[in-house]
Amino acid sequence: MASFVIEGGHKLCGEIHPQGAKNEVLQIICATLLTAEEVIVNNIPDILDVNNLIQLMRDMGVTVAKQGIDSYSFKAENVDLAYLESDEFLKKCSSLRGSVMLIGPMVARFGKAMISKPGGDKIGRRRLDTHFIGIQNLGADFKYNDEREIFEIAADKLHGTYMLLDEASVTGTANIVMAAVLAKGTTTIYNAACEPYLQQLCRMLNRMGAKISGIASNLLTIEGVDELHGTQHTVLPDMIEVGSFIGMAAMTGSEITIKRVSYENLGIIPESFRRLGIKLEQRGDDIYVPAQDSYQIESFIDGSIMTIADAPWPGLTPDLLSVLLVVATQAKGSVLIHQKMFESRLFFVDKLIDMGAQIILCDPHRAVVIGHNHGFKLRGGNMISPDIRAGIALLIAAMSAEGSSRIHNIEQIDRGYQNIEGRLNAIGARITRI
Ligand SMILES: CC(=O)N[C@H]1[C@@H](OP(=O)(O)OP(=O)(O)OC[C@H]2O[C@@H](n3ccc(=O)[nH]c3=O)[C@H](O)[C@@H]2O)O[C@H](CO)[C@@H](O)[C@@H]1O
Ligand SMILES: C=C(OP(=O)(O)O)C(=O)O
Repeated sequence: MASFVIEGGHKLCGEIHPQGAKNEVLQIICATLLTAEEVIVNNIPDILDVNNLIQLMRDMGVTVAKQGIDSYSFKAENVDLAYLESDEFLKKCSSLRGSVMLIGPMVARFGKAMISKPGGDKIGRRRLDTHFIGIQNLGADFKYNDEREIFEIAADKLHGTYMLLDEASVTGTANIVMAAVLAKGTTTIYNAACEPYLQQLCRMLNRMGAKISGIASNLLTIEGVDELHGTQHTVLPDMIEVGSFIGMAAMTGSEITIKRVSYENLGIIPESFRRLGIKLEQRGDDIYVPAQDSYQIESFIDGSIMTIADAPWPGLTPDLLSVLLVVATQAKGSVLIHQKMFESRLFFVDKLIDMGAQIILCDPHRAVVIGHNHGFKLRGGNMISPDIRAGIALLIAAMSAEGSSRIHNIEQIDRGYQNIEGRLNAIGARITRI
């Protein structure tokens, strides 16, 4: 288990470039299985989750070639269907959340798929009902194999249908869309998730010959086609990383410019930081965050205490609540952070409390933060990163703290942030990997 040692109290200064979006690229790589032709993907982040998925594709027989510093080509001409039944494949899937999105393309193109319970963050129950029911609606048969603890999915041919999802699941919608593009007839998905990750996936599929309309809305219509072709795709900047950098600048009182953020795809994210009083300016496609000694949390118009809560897109992504929470610990004023989607994502606040933050954890979903207004610095601490976003939130806390901190289990951070210490040290941070 690797760790970071962080010397707190150093300001950042300069420019930083966000990596490609983790949650988009996981969908895009799975979608390359839908054609025997070559698909070139640019702006792929060099992070653990993505590298594990690329290796899994290679193991499945997909020809993967590195084309440039962050570009890869994928050619799924000779997929080894026997390997998909091996214990090795199933074990690898179980440690990677994104692997669940192999089901849709596999069953659509090859008529079968296998999956063990996929991994990812330990942030609460993460059910897969939306995926399974959606693909079943298209005509696939799901069997649970008790002995091997895996799901076996089979279909001669998928058939389009109407479905109303019970929740707007991000990976669930992606999975169903990838299955429906090769189904016979028309599929309509209502209450579809519509994050930029999904918009990008649908646009890429259309370039490959799919017929998807309603992109960016929660009502997708997909006319099935017989086959898809190769294409090129460029992944958007990672909006969660952009938000993490805004939070880092605010907490450390730093002036930074976040380059080429694809501002129009950030949705409500910049506004959510502004509600905490953080100043930020859109400059072309960059975000400039000025150095700020103090930032004051807004109240609602009726004078009541600000609540920041997650919601399906275009609401606020749950993946930034941990960062917003940590940033609030040094704001002026109070805020209620309400994590509606996940039930175990706020427990990391006990580490912030140890560092001197004023937080009341009301229940597993809600925490009230009473900001210090930079009048009292957090103390360096010794902590373990429980999940990817708590990990980055703890890193932000440590960077702003007095003294040195140590964060263990940084593999959780590496899942989603590329060479984070190298990039932050280049603009003034003092982080050592040991
Ligand atoms: C690899 C990937 O892309 N991971 C993202 C994806 O995970 P993932 O696709 O696994 O998450 P889902 O969108 O399926 O759901 C996440 C959680 O929110 C709950 N839920 C979801 C929709 C809804 O309308 N109401 C509701 O309560 C679900 O029950 C679940 O507990 O989306 C999550 C929600 O944005 C993000 O945190 C993850 O980073
Ligand atoms: C929860 C996340 O990732 P995953 O779905 O891969 O666990 C995340 O990116 O914040």
